Amino acid sequence: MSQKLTLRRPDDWHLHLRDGAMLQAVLPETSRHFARAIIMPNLVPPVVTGAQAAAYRDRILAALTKGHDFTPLMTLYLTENTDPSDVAAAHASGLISAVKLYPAGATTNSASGVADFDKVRGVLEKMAEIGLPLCLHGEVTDNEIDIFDREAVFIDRVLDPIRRTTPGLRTVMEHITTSNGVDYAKSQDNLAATITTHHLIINRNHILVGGIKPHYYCLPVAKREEHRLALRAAATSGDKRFFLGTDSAPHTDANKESACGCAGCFTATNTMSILAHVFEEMGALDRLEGFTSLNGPAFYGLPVNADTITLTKGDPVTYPDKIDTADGPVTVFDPGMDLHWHVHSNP
Ligand SMILES: NC(=O)N[C@@H](CC(=O)O)C(=O)O
Ligand SMILES: [Zn+2]
Ligand SMILES: [Zn+2]
Repeated sequence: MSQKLTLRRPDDWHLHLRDGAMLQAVLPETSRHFARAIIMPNLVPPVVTGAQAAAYRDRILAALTKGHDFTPLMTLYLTENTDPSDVAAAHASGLISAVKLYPAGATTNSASGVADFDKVRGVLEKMAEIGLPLCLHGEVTDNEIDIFDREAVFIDRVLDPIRRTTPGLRTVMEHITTSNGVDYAKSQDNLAATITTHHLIINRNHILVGGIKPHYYCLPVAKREEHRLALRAAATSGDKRFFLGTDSAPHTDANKESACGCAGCFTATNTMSILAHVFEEMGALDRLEGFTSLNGPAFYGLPVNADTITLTKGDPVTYPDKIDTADGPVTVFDPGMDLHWHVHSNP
């Protein structure tokens, strides 16, 4: 077994950078290893217009550590009032790479999301016409649907109808957590699915057995072990429809360790070491580059990165338990095992 692996520099196709002090603190954790990332627009208030996306991109670039080479790929937050021509202009100018659909109330900062899907049909049709991908948080929000079933029900009740009424719309099922998500992604054209780092590691027992673990709580919530195994099989299969979207989602410890804790796992710091560990366990180290560095650019129609990173296997990797921010500490995802793959950026 080779102890050294060189990959094209990876990209992250689903990332939360936040804003202000939090942005400043978490950005280097991503830009150290990743060349590009699809930046989630769920700020408060959300990034809804092209002008807001341009201003947010400039704040990200201003916060970038000197010497880090990182390109934020911006998105717009779809609301029932989104103007199709603003979306088309933001796409034509190269400003945005995707539009993000949150069902209203599904997750962190999603209050302005979509409740009536008929109201966004015009935007979706415009996106299909110009080839702009739609990224989806795929969970229904109906009270009567069990939280562990919300992804599967979303596929039947929302995603499949959208795809039938808007043929040709390029769609990304983000952070899939179920075998239902894997199966649906495999059944369709013009459809891809991102998989997070943490959903390859944890199932729902990790959140709940032996005391509640707020740092393992995210949305969509981790499911049964059989679903985790389906995600691991999909991620390591070499199938080009599956690629990395870490969904690294920082919240302060005060906001996580609370009577009403926020959803989100912060994985930017140790993602590449964790993924190498998983792919090695699955006998698929030769497919890691596809998942982290090749399949995403292919779907988004972008070139792969010219530069590379090298992973070497050795003594346990050391990384901080927490990242300090001016808003308070943010706990780094604990994969529950030593990691042995060290990441080196090649100049
Ligand atoms: N994944 C999460 O649990 N949280 C994300 C929102 C999201 O991606 O749904 C966040 O913004 O904190
Ligand atoms: Zn989401
Ligand atoms: Zn997210």
